[in-house]
Amino acid sequence: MLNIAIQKSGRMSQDSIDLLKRCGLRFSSSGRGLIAQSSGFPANIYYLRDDDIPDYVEDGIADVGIVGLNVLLEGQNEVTISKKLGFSRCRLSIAIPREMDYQNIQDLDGKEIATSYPVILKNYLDEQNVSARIHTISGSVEIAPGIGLTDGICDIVSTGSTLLSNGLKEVENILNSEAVMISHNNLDATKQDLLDKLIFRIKSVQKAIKSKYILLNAPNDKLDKIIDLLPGMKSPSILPLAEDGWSSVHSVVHEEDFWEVIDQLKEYGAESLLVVPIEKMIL
Ligand SMILES: Nc1ncnc2c1ncn2[C@@H]1O[C@H](COP(=O)(O)OP(=O)(O)OP(=O)(O)O)[C@@H](O)[C@H]1O
Ligand SMILES: O=P(O)(O)OC[C@H]1O[C@H](OP(=O)(O)OP(=O)(O)O)[C@H](O)[C@@H]1O
Ligand SMILES: [Mg+2]
Repeated sequence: MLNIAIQKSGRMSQDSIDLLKRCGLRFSSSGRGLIAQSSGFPANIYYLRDDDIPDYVEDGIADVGIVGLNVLLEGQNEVTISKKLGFSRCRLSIAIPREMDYQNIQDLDGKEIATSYPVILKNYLDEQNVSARIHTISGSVEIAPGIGLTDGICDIVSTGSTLLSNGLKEVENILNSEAVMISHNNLDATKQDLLDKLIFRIKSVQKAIKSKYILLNAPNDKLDKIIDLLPGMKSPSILPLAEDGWSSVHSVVHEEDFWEVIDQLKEYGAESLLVVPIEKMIL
């Protein structure tokens, strides 16, 4: 059994559950249970506060956990980052009141900064040779300057709307964070094997999310150009249509190139394009 710790409720909770379910784990994700047994993959799911997850994984109580890189680095736990997961993307930034002048980080010298990330902030300030006082608070950090507690803050930013509504501006981005899968440093061979299988499944799911299956009809005299445009996993499948001079082309395109490819295909006379999501990709 692989014991997997995920956030019980909060920003990472649903994406963690969705990822594991797409990897074929079937388990209860509703109700008040703090442990769920999975079928479809030999695992137990532990629902925990996110800050506790690195400790559980370091101690080996959980073998694997899903946590924000920000939480992991703040806790300084000795665990292995097994896989970046690409969700819960955010940044840890220093922000100050909008009206405060700011040229560079030296302007923070002698100032006071509120944060829930004192370890990461201190390392950053030390690296930059800045001596600021760190005031550790556990939440609602953005109100600290407005109520006269500190000069600035260091907290998670995503859309920036919390900063905006508290009259703050972002001046230093000190960490880019995303959800990561962490694992215990000394897993036994059986657990390591299970973790390798799980990571293989995660990679297949991630590739599939980034790709689309595309089907289209193309005039035969444009097939060469279309094949160049749609390399697919190996090469596209080409099937003759009943109508003379036409073929059906099936391939895979990457999400990032998607619209550019579609525009080109239309220029080459492609018709009846169908684009279908891919459930899994095993390469
Ligand atoms: N606005 C945001 N956008 C994207 N990701 C975010 C945002 N805020 C936080 N995160 C990421 O999600 C993680 C969990 O955030 P959340 O606010 O749910 O934590 P929490 O309140 O500490 O939860 P818990 O109750 O488990 O301790 C953060 O550590 C961070 O990695
Ligand atoms: O840039 P934004 O999109 O506004 O997001 C940033 C906010 O999101 C997080 O708080 P959250 O909303 O999770 O509330 P919390 O303070 O209860 O963790 C974080 O602590 C910031 O306050
Ligand atoms: Mg927390």
